[in-house]
Amino acid sequence: MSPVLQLRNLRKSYGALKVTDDVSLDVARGELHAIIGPNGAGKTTLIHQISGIAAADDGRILFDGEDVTALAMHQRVARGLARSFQITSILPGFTALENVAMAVQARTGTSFSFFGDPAREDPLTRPAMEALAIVDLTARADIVAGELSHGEKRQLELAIALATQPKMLLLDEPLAGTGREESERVVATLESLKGHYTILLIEHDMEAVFALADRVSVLVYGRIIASGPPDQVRADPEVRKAYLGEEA
Ligand SMILES: Nc1ncnc2c1ncn2[C@@H]1O[C@H](COP(=O)(O)OP(=O)(O)OP(=O)(O)O)[C@@H](O)[C@H]1O
Repeated sequence: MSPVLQLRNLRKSYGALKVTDDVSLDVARGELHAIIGPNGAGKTTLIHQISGIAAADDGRILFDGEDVTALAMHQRVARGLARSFQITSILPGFTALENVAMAVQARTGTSFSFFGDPAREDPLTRPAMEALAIVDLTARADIVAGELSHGEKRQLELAIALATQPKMLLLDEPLAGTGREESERVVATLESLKGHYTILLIEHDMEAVFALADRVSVLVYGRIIASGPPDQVRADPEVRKAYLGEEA
């Protein structure tokens, strides 16, 4: 089976700084692939290039067999490439359900009135409730998003991404800023998504990464220095030296 995502020789520089430097990577269908690396290694920039926020200087991005390198972000989302943002993108004045329903609306083009007949809005609210159920937020559907805890907001961002019915999820530090209990909840949600979705995960929480990932790639100064199953990557002498701060 062909990989869902294929990166070929991606490069991006800001002035003299090479932020992604000849990055090539395949993400298999159904795989949870984590990218780790020290601060400033280029992980977020790589996600920006894949999602279409930042143009690559060179190289190609193939998604589901199609070259999407020249496509805008919304065109990539329409093809099933969803991302959740490191900086929260939810609308705090709307309820959790409304936030997700708007994502469903964006996908389906269905009209949506917050004051309309609820029965008429079933095409929006039903899939939105399903997405909220996946992230364990059913009981919080009617809470205004601004009043959710930080961890619940991260869960809601996931639900918004799921509502676009993605073929692949790009997750940029979903555990950032969460407390221990909240992070356990997000990890449990990611665990439940595993196998159902192809996921590219950037995460600093090594315990979570090594518990969740099918494969891990290590980015250092914009280059992938190792890629493979968690145990293999953890034991790699170059990774230990360059990233985990140990002598080989
Ligand atoms: N728009 C930009 N203009 C100039 N330099 C940038 C820009 N975006 C990122 N950089 C630089 O590129 C490098 C990589 O940044 P990036 O945010 O991709 O790293 P990261 O691995 O995601 O880091 P972190 O783990 O801290 O989030 C950093 O040195 C950063 O300062």
